[in-house]
Formats: sequence, structure tokens, C-alpha cells
Amino acid sequence: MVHSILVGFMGSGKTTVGQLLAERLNCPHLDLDALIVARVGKSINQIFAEHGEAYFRSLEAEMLAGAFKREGILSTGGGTPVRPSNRRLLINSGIPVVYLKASPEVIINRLHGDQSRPIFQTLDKKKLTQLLHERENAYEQSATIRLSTDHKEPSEIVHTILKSIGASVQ
Ligand SMILES: Nc1ncnc2c1ncn2[C@@H]1O[C@H](COP(=O)(O)OP(=O)(O)O)[C@@H](O)[C@H]1O
Ligand SMILES: O=C(O)C1=C[C@@H](OP(=O)(O)O)[C@@H](O)[C@H](O)C1
Ligand SMILES: [Mg+2]
Repeated sequence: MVHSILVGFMGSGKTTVGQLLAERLNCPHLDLDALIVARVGKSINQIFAEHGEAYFRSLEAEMLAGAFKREGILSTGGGTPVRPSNRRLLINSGIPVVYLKASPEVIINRLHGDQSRPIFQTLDKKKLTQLLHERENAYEQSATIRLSTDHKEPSEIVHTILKSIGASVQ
């Protein structure tokens, strides 16, 4: 089964923390973006450029539903919980959903120079802050655990998640 799910904005650390958490728990890491890339055989940038965002979102929904049948830690993409049907899957899963929070300043710092996120490329600080606020409710609704990642090392975040999951399972 999927042991826990990570949600949050681009740059909040879902992929990094998910990988580390999976290593600690000695289980597979399922990264939704990586699953999509493997399925299509194209990068996220290529998928957006050649097929458009709507196509990416439908694949994302399909791969999310499929991921629940697998074993591991699931890192979603920053837009995953925005689609209501995806959000319902997350909420109804009964699996701990961790919302990794990050401030706009920290996100911009972490993603400075990043070329792999087509939506990030289109955002200045004002637009990024606006999109974060627009999506916040979707992350909050999906989550059972919330934690700020600003100025925290991934290992510290993993430690906190492990404690929270333990506490919520007992
Ligand atoms: N807690 C953290 N502290 C510092 N840098 C981080 C942290 N988490 C992630 N990063 C860095 O931020 C960038 C984006 O991380 P990533 O895990 O890909 O985020 P997401 O999957 O949420 O978009 C990467 O360069 C990663 O090394
Ligand atoms: O926020 C978004 O809409 C997206 C976030 C990305 O994942 P990360 O949050 O892992 O960067 C990826 O799914 C795609 O570029 C779209
Ligand atoms: Mg990611």
C-alpha cells in the first residue's frame, strides 16, 4: 500500500523529502511526475509544449489513481490536489497526507534557475504568491498533517513526518 502522500507547491520539497522518507522506510518512492515521464517517454516540459497542460492533467489524474494500487511513498506534483476528483481520492484514501508548506521567498530561492517546471517559468513573484494562495485551500483540504519546510533540512522534515505518522497510526 501507499504509506504516505506528500502534497504542496512546486519547490516545497515533495520529491526530495519523499525520496528520503522512502529510503528511511526501505520502500519504493513513487513520484507522480516521474511516473508520467516514464509513461509518455517525454520530459514534463515536452509534454506541456507538445500536448498542452490539459493532457498533462488527465495523465496526472490517471497515474494518481493507479499509484494507490502500488507500494511506497507517493510524492504528488504541485497541481495534483487542485483537480476536485484527485482531491477526493487523497481525502478518501485514509492514508496520511503531508502538506509541505513553503513561503514564496523560499520557493523562489530553491527554484532559482530551474528550467524543468513549465508553470514556474511563467511566474514572477507576485503571480507565484497569487497561485500559492489560490492553491492553498486544495492543499489544506487534502492534508492530514501540515508542516513548514522553510529553513529546515530535508532530514529534519523526514524526522518530523516519521514522528507524525507514528503518532497518527498508534
Ligand atoms: N528542505 C529543503 N531545504 C533546502 N532545499 C530544498 C529542501 N527541499 C527541497 N529542496 C531543493 O529545492 C528544489 C526543489 O525540490 P523538489 O523536491 O523537487 O520539490 P517539489 O517536488 O516539491 O517541487 C531542489 O533543488 C531541492 O534540492
Ligand atoms: O505545480 C504544478 O502545476 C506542477 C508541479 C510540478 O511538480 P513539482 O511540484 O514536483 O515541481 C509538475 O507536476 C508540473 O511541472 C506542474
Ligand atoms: Mg516534485
